[in-house]
Amino acid sequence: MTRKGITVDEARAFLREVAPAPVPRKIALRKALGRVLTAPVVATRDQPPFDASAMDGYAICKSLTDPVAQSAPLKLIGESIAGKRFEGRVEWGQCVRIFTGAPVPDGAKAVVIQENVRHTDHGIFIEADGWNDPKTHIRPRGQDFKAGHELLSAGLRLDPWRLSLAAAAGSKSVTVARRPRIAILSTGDELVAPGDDPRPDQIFESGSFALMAMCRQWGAKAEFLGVESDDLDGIHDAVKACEADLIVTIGGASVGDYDLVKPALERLGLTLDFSSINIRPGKPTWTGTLANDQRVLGLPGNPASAMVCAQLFLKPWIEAALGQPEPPQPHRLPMASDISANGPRETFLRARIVTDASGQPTLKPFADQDSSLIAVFSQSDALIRRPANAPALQRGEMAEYVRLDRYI
Ligand SMILES: Nc1nc2c(c(=O)[nH]1)N[C@H]1C(S)=C(S)[C@@H](COP(=O)(O)OP(=O)(O)OC[C@H]3O[C@@H](n4cnc5c(N)ncnc54)[C@H](O)[C@@H]3O)O[C@H]1N2
Ligand code: MOO
Repeated sequence: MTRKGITVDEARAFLREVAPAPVPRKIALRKALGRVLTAPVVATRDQPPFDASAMDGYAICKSLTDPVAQSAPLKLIGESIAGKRFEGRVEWGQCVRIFTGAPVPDGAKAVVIQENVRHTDHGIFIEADGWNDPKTHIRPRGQDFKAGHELLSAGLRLDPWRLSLAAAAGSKSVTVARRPRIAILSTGDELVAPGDDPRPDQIFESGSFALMAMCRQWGAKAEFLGVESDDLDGIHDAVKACEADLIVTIGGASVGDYDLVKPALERLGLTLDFSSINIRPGKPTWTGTLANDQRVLGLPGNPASAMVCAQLFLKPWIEAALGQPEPPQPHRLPMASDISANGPRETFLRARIVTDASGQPTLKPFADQDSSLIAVFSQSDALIRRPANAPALQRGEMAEYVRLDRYI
């Protein structure tokens, strides 16, 4: 039997559970930004692979605090540069010119920086500051990481810093999850593409722009099936030939006479898992499968409802399909203003994160939480989570929130 009014947590868990298992793909590291590892990156070598100089200077073999050695100039016996080591050994009374990143020669115990050295007719003379420098300026072999260490584990998403680590470990390619394919369909007679000529009773279609971008931002491939009018045949035909792993519909989710998405998909064997969630905004959110086992997630048309529910239910599906673990929950911050007690529907309030007089970040909900408001969403940093029947909160009290993935 189709379930109605399930909880937000139940719906999130369900969407994670029904997501397809990640499919591994080997790809070039250069193309791996934003992809999720399905196999760990393991160091095949120590980094650095040798004791390396951290500075430009002179490698010497003796203790920096040896008072006898300090008086005499040192004989320069060679050079160690990054990529070409000095092959010999440094002995007492000798030094080797060395540059940052170069292997420290055998026998050397420290590098004296060149600012603390004077060239004399008798050799290299180390100034008192050089002798008194407590640092060796040597990076020991394996300081960064050691051969055999798991540097990046499966389930991690590759960002610029992780890409760099994989490269430093010598990985030319990485094994990542195939990006799940998501097809998005907008429905409604009132919708025209931005730039087209709307009739007076029409509006510009905007929901798919958020949804496509969210899918891509979260690591999926997104395809737009277009805008269909409220017409059974049109909706059926748009979805019929679609090969995506998930079909997301926007609009036509509710109970109105022209909310036709579910009736149109019944012709393709739609079986519903649940038909609504106990949430505001986004109550008519539903999911089910077609006869060919393709999953459909139906989002309500109101832009805030669609975006909140994409954040809460589509994102977990994508994360699971990519093999990412559940992100840590919840985050909490103090409220910047009072909020009243919540009703029986779990509620997500669009809010900004603002710093108070003491520099502490706080949650400031927008006064108008109507689910049609696109401008409010465009300024929001977070969704404040208000459990069903939660009591009123006063300014300064802690509230749970979901951080939105905004560019700063
Ligand atoms: N009698 C009832 N009416 C409504 C109920 C209810 O329980 N009983 N639920 C309300 C709730 S809650 C929501 S949310 C909306 C969602 O309804 P639909 O999913 O059927 O959405 P539509 O009617 O198609 O559209 C709602 C609204 O959003 C605009 N829209 C739709 N798609 C887009 C898009 N791609 N881009 C921009 N804007 C879009 C549309 O023009 C409407 O203004 O139902 C309530 N009604
Ligand atoms: O829950 Mo609807 O999503 O109120 O706007």
